[in-house]
Amino acid sequence: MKLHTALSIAGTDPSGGAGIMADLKSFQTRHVYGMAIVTSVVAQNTTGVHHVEHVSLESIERQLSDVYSDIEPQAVKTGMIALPEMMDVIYPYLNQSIPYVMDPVMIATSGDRLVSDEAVNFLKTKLIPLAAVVTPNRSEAEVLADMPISGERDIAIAAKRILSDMGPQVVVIKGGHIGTGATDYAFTKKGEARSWTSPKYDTIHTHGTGCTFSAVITAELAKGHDVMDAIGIAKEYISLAIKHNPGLGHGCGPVNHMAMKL
Ligand SMILES: Nc1ncnc2c1ncn2[C@@H]1O[C@H](COP(=O)(O)OP(=O)(O)O)[C@@H](O)[C@H]1O
Ligand SMILES: Cc1ncc(COP(=O)(O)O)c(N)n1
Repeated sequence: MKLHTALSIAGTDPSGGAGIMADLKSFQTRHVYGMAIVTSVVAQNTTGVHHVEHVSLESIERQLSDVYSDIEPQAVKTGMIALPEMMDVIYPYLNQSIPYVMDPVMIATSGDRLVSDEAVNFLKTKLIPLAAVVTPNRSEAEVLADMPISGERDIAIAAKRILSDMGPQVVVIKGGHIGTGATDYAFTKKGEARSWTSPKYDTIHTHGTGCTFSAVITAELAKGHDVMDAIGIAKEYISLAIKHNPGLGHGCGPVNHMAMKL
C-alpha cells in the first residue's frame, strides 16, 4: 500500500499537544506517513514552557540528510526554529518543488517566547519567501507586517504586506485570537481572498491548535490537494479537535486529533 509522506521540522512537546508530537498525530490521522526532525527539546506541558535545550546544528544537519537521502517528503512544514543558525542549516533542504508550509512559531499559547529576534528576521527574509503557505496567528502577523491588527480591514492590509514584502504563495491569518468568531483568512499572491468560519468554542483547551492546523494543511498538500482545499480541511479538523478536546492536564489542554473522520 502506497502512502503519501510529510515531514515536520520543529520542537518537541513531551505532553503531546503541540510541536512535533501534534504534527505527527495530525499526519497520521490524515493517513499520511509522518517524519520528523527535532530542532529543540522543550520541557513543556499544558501549564507552560519550563525548559528548552537546542539540538546541535550537526545533529539537525544529520537528521535532514538521513531523511532526504532516503524518503523524500511530498510536503514539509516547519514550526519552532529557535535560532538563525538552525535556519541556515534547514534552508538548503527547502526547495520549491516540494510544498512547504511555514508556521511562524514565535510565542506559545501560554505566552512563552519560543524563538529569538534574529530568528524572526531570518524567517522573514529567507524562509517565508520559499513557502507555499505561511500561517501566522494574530500576534505573529502583527510582527511580520509590523502593524497592529484589530479587525478584518487590518487583516487584509497585513496579509498584503506579508505577500508583497516576503513573497509566499499564500498567507493564512488565523483568527483564533481575533473577534468573537473563529474565522481564518487566506490571501494569495494572485489576488484571491477566502475565509472560513467555525463556531468559537468557549474553552481554554487550545494548546497546539496552530501546530495542528498547519500540519493538516501539510498532510493534504502531500496528497496533492489544492491549497484552498487543504486549508478548508484543516479548518474543519481543528474545529472538531477543539470541540471534542479531551480536557487533559492542569492548564490549557490539548485538542483531540482523532475527532475528525478521514
Ligand atoms: N476557541 C476556538 N474555537 C474554534 N476555533 C478556534 C479557537 N481558537 C482557535 N481556533 C482555530 O484554531 C486554529 C489556530 O488558530 P490560533 O489559535 O489563532 O493559532 P495559534 O495556535 O498559532 O495561536 C485556527 O483555525 C483558529 O480559527
Ligand atoms: C515546540 C512547540 N512548537 C510550537 C508551539 C506553539 O503551539 P500552538 O500551536 O499552541 O501555538 C509549542 N507550544 N511548542
